Amino acid sequence: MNKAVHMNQAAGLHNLFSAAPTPLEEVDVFHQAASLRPIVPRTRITRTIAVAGGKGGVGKTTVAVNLAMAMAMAGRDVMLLDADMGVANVDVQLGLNTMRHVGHLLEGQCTLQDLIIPAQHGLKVIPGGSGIRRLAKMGNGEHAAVIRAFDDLIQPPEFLVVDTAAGVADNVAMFAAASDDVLIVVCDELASLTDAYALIKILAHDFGVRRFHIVANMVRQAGDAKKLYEKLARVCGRFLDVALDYMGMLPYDEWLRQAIRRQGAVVDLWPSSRAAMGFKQLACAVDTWGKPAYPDLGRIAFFSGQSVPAAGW
Ligand SMILES: Nc1ncnc2c1ncn2[C@@H]1O[C@H](COP(=O)(O)OP(=O)(O)OP(=O)(O)O)[C@@H](O)[C@H]1O
Repeated sequence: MNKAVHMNQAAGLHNLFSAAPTPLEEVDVFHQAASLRPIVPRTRITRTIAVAGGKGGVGKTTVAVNLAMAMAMAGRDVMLLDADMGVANVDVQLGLNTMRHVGHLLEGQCTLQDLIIPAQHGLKVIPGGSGIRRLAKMGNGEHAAVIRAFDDLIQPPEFLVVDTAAGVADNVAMFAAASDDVLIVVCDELASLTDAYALIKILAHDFGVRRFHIVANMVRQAGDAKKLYEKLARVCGRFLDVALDYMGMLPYDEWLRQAIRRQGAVVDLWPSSRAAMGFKQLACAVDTWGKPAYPDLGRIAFFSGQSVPAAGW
């Protein structure tokens, strides 16, 4: 899809977060216009929140699951899409039985509606499928087809939370760019910051995303979270034209690991735990995000020209 060459790869990125960052030489050769398509058409009320982070293991799935569940517990109509296709684990984290996955959707064997699994507190889950090689190898056309399938939902939810894959591959960018809000999860590791920066840069330069919500996960001391955010904000402020919105921290909490072992969300199983309180605060904060950054969005052009894959993809 995009042929950009990103300077912010590999070792160069690490310098950005060291004491004396060197200016980036911008060598992007393909600057894609911000003509993106929302996952759910603007005429409907759904607000889409992509949970991303760049680096694997920072807690994207954990945040997506617990944020979605906390919102559902607060009475909101929420759907959770596991977009980490092929290695998806939202269904495992929530102990759900999945018979079908997006592969069946792409093969025309079912509709998106048929994939919806009811979870606790009215949360609806669309599983991404796991251990299926061809799902992990889905191309842009297939990802676009999944996004397009949301057009046909009989009853679009109030909120759609999207758990994206790790890395900065096109599929992550597509789901994030097609969302109203992007929530970036970081943790106290250099690679987490560099990968988050790389993802923000790609989304800003190539897809025109300008606003990012940042949450620090697995924080052991309260002050660490703000420092983490400030490091990221400093580098972004220096090199990118983006607005970062600090959402606070989610503590490292053994109850959360215990909840995953019990195949449940910590907000549901141990609602008074520190982690659960953090997720509930985050869920409340969503209401303060204001209007989507692109309220009059007509981003249809983004996926045009990409054929919807037929059976046998
Ligand atoms: N706040 C937390 N406290 C304690 N453990 C946590 C916390 N957040 C996440 N974890 C643990 O970290 C591990 C990785 O979390 P998770 O699978 O959500 O990360 P991810 O970013 O989605 O990873 P991947 O990209 O590989 O799918 C899990 O074992 C999870 O239980």
